[in-house]
Amino acid sequence: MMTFQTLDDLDDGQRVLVRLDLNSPVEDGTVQDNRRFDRHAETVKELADRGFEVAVLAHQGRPGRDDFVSLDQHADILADHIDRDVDFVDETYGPQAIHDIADLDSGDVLVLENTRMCDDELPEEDPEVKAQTEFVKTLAGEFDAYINDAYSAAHRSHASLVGFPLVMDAYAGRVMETEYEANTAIAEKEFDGQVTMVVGGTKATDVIDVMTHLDEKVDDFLLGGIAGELFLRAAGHPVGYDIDDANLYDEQWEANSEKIESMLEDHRDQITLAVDLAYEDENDDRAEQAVDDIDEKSVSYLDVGSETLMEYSPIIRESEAVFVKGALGMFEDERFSVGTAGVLEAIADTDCFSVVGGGDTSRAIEMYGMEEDEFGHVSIAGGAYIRALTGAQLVGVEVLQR
Ligand SMILES: Nc1ncnc2c1ncn2[C@@H]1O[C@H](COP(=O)(O)OP(=O)(O)OP(=O)(O)O)[C@@H](O)[C@H]1O
Ligand SMILES: O=C(O)[C@H](O)COP(=O)(O)O
Repeated sequence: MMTFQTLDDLDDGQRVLVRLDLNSPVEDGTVQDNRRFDRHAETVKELADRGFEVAVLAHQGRPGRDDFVSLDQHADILADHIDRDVDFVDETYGPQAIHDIADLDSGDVLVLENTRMCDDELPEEDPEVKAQTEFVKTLAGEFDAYINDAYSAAHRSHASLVGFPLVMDAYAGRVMETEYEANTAIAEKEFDGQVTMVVGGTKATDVIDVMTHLDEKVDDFLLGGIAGELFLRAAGHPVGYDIDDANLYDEQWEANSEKIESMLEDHRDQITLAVDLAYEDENDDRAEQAVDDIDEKSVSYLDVGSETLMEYSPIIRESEAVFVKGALGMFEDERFSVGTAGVLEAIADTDCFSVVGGGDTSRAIEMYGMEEDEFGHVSIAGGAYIRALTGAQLVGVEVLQR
């Protein structure tokens, strides 16, 4: 049930601050176009066409990771999607940003710098605290209304997501509306048959947390990606730690090892782990190694192996519902797409109810020649969508509903 105000409730021609989720994969410093731009373009285009003066807030990556970059490229990609010029300012709420906001005319679109470059944005604090930050107070004074379209980030209690609705008129954008409706409906759905969840990606902390809440709803968890390797580590294999400076494993192991160990202890029969892993050999080719043959981790594992896919595919074919959160490997490189593309193809070939979530993961659909309509719902949300499946309220939605 929709309980927030939408763009239908907003009078045309005002100056609005719009929070999008343009968080995207970044390869060698280059931001990759993806479904998030396409979906958010609908909201931005509608606002520009209706004569609003539009400033965009968004984040990219996490401090300390390679994907933590400026939003200048995002502005150009957004411009292509909405067929209009989009300006960019390399400040979020500094004097230059305020100057450029004041200069906006009807139909103009301005992207402000990565919100996570501001101290006030992170870490997670109560909305009431975020509402009192300099970031929120400064920008709130410049706009007539705030629009949150970033459903996929609505599980984060960050200033740009939860602060503004407490101090100004707030509305849901078109993506917020549609994702909220679809994901709430899925959370309320009952299934008679087997429910399977494919769990991978790089955000192990998010997915492990949600697995512990879904253990009654999901019959089989098929593991890959970083979470999969951490589970293998907990099962006694010498993998699941960092061997380079990418910082994907050790921190997340620290934060989750107890949860993983108790998941394995209490729900071993619901969890299927990879039996082989793939890596790049000295000739830059894909090579595979049985998990039981690994004595020491000396390479980065970038995909599950073909034997693993052969174990996962029949489980998917027998399922009544399959949920995907996170890729089983670094599918952006075709050599390491076997697990992710294979699992998605198995889902597309089966007439089960399916949801593919994750801003990065859903990109694999078109990259490997599948169509969106072969799946029940393709969500651009990752963490927010799996939390919604547990029936949890999303703080960013909750403040819009207040
Ligand atoms: N073994 C691996 N090593 C490195 N990267 C991996 C590995 N397995 C999966 N990935 C990466 O995981 C990413 C997808 O998962 P991630 O957790 O980042 O996001 P998501 O679930 O798609 O979405 P969201 O960011 O919306 O939560 C892909 O870009 C893929 O390259
Ligand atoms: O990609 C996402 O899921 C959202 O943009 C949130 O990003 P985060 O997991 O880095 O907070």
